[in-house]
Amino acid sequence: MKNQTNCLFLIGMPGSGKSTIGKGLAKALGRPFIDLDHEIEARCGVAIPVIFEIEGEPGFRKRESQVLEEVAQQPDVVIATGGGAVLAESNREILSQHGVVIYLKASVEELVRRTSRDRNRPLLATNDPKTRLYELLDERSPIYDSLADIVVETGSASVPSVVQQIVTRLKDTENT
Ligand SMILES: Nc1ncnc2c1ncn2[C@@H]1O[C@H](COP(=O)(O)OP(=O)(O)OP(=O)(O)O)[C@@H](O)[C@H]1O
Ligand SMILES: O=C(O)C1=C[C@@H](O)[C@@H](O)[C@H](O)C1
Ligand SMILES: [Mg+2]
Repeated sequence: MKNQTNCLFLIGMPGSGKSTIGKGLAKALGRPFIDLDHEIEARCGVAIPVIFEIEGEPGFRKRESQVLEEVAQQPDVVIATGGGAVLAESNREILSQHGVVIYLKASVEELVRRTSRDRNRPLLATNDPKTRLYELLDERSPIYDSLADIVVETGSASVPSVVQQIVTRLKDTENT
């Protein structure tokens, strides 16, 4: 059954704006906001790179799935997922069953610019983050596309304007 808990899920590549836009969207709609990455960090008491270092990516993905399953039970919440949360079939089922999925898109050039400022992304900790982002996009874009109820370009628009576009699209979806 769709919309079981009426969540809004933001999906997309690292740097596409899930955390930033998610926060703004929640504020605009007067809904609670949860950032899945922050929730995982809060529960573990360490930053994501440390989880990757100690438990590897499989350990992180396990934690990500557990936390996603739990937070998606909360009604009406806006959830910024992690960039790779869509990789597990069980996570995709949760997204599809518990609300509306919003895919935030930006060019690889823009993603490189936005992610170059901080070091909290272990998958991009390489000498050539641009090539890595192209590889991740190749693998993930069909998944993001297939899950999305709404697709929004975040490349050139400002944060408030992306938030407003999503609010409008959500209203359109409700009225159809
Ligand atoms: N529409 C936008 N225009 C300009 N800058 C933006 C926009 N959206 C996000 N940013 C900036 O890009 C950077 C990355 O955004 P953010 O952390 O929200 O991405 P994310 O999708 O949550 O990434 P991750 O998957 O790694 O958590 C931040 O510095 C943010 O301020
Ligand atoms: O793209 C990814 O796989 C990731 C993105 C981040 O949001 C974090 O969830 C983590 O760094 C993994
Ligand atoms: Mg984020």
